[in-house]
Amino acid sequence: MVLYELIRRHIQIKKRTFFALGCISGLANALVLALINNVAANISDINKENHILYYLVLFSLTIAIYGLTQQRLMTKAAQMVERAIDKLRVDLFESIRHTELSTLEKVGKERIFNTISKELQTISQSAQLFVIIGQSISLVFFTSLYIAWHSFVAFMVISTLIMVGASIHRLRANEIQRNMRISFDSENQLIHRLSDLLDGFKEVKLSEPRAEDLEREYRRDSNRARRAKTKTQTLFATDFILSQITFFTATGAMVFIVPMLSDVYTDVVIKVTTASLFLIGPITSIVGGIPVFTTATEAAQNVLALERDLKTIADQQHTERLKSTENLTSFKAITMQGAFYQHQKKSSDRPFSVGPVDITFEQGKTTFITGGNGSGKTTFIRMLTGLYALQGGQILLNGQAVTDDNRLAYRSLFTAVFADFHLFQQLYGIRDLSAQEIDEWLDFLEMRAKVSIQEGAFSTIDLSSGQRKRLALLSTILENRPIYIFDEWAADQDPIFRRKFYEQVLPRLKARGNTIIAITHDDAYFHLADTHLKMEEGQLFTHQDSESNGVLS
Ligand SMILES: Nc1ncnc2c1ncn2[C@@H]1O[C@H](COP(=O)(O)OP(=O)(O)OP(=O)(O)O)[C@@H](O)[C@H]1O
Repeated sequence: MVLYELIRRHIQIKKRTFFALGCISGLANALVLALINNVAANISDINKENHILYYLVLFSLTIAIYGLTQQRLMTKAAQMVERAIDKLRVDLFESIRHTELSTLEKVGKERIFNTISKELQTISQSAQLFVIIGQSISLVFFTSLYIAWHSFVAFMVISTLIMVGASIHRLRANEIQRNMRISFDSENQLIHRLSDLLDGFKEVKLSEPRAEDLEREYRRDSNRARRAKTKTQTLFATDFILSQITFFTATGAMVFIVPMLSDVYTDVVIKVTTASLFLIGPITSIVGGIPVFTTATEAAQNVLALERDLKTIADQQHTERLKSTENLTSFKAITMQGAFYQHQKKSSDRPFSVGPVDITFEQGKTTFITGGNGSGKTTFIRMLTGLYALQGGQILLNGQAVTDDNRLAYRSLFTAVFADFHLFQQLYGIRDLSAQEIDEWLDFLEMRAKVSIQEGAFSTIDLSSGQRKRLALLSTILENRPIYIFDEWAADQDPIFRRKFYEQVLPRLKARGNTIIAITHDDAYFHLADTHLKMEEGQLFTHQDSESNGVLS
């Protein structure tokens, strides 16, 4: 059972406690039936012998035992499932944190959002239901024993009908699963379209045809999800009706068939018929619970699949993390030897590759990289910073190969403002903040009138895009790493601040001993770089060489 496995992997399930509580609760419930049947059948004798009080106390005691055990079971189940989900949620977050960028790109954000938010919630909501189903199964078991004790034939009739009902459900399980998969995929698509609408809200507002197309696609996916869900619910509803019919058939069989098959007395027929009627509650609970249970199982499968897709790399990264605790604060040179990376092929597209690249970056030098759109600059930066694991060649740090043992320390050499940067309001990971240094940099970046830093966070990030980029720059400066990566940082700055960036900010970082690698198209400032590289079709050249097409070495 996937769901059980998922919970068991994260916390220790006290099987014996659950089993014992489930049995006591089911037995107490069945005892209520036995008592009622017995008192009803012998009421005149009991009254005559003045035993009614005794039966009343027994009856109340049985109900109290049932109530207490059931309450304990439900509380325990909720605690257990919530604890497992808590662990699972944090584990998934950790796996994502340690996974490779290429894996994350492959898995897709929508699937991660959908799994962590919706699927975990589905599992959480099913906690109480597991208890009700478990308890109902136990009640069906004890009631069946009660029936068997009175009439074996009646027991056989009930068992056969229950088995027929269960088999019908089993036969349709694949179709239910297939439709659930379609609705999960459609929901991922719906999240994707909704992100398109919210992230691209301005663009959507400006273009009616775009808005219409987006809405059409959203409607189509929503429709697909609706059809798959309706189909699933219809299958469940038919199951429910079939179970009710099976149940009525079973009860009818107690009156019409059992007396024909065996030699039973009227009071036995009444008892087994009452017992059979008593089964309606638990059977309805079991059948009614199947949709939630199946949905939760499917959710557990999706969680496991996501965990599996993220895990292999995460485990590797975890070892890496344990081995590598040092935080490098300086370096002399980084050399790439035959470094090669190829993006995964999408459908019939030709896969794009960068390299082989042979180049050395020395400490304290400023390097500018230029190149056309799609020439591979960003891919190259991701290779250099260790965000993409090389598929060929190697990186040497001060002459020593970067391996799994030191990759994390190697990555900690870099700080970056990427073209698609994310500005964190909270200054995560920046521990030693000097108020004086912050104020000085805020002044220098001409942001002091707009923003301050309070309790390790920017007072606001509701700013213009150029101003947000300055705050992203400030975050990297406060991080104070040896190597600064800028991907077209100055592109959205005004000409005055753009000049300041090249003529004052970069030299100030260089004066601190920082190494700068910047992707830029600002040719007016190319002379400020120590090295000027050019990327063409995934190949890296020095600027002079690019005229004669000489590959770097
Ligand atoms: N995640 C990805 N999956 C598959 N292919 C990719 C991916 N990212 C980039 N590519 C491919 O790699 C090529 C180079 O992309 P890259 O982002 O490195 O170029 P770039 O020089 O930084 O471009 P730009 O100046 O437009 O930002 C693209 O043409 C694209 O086909």
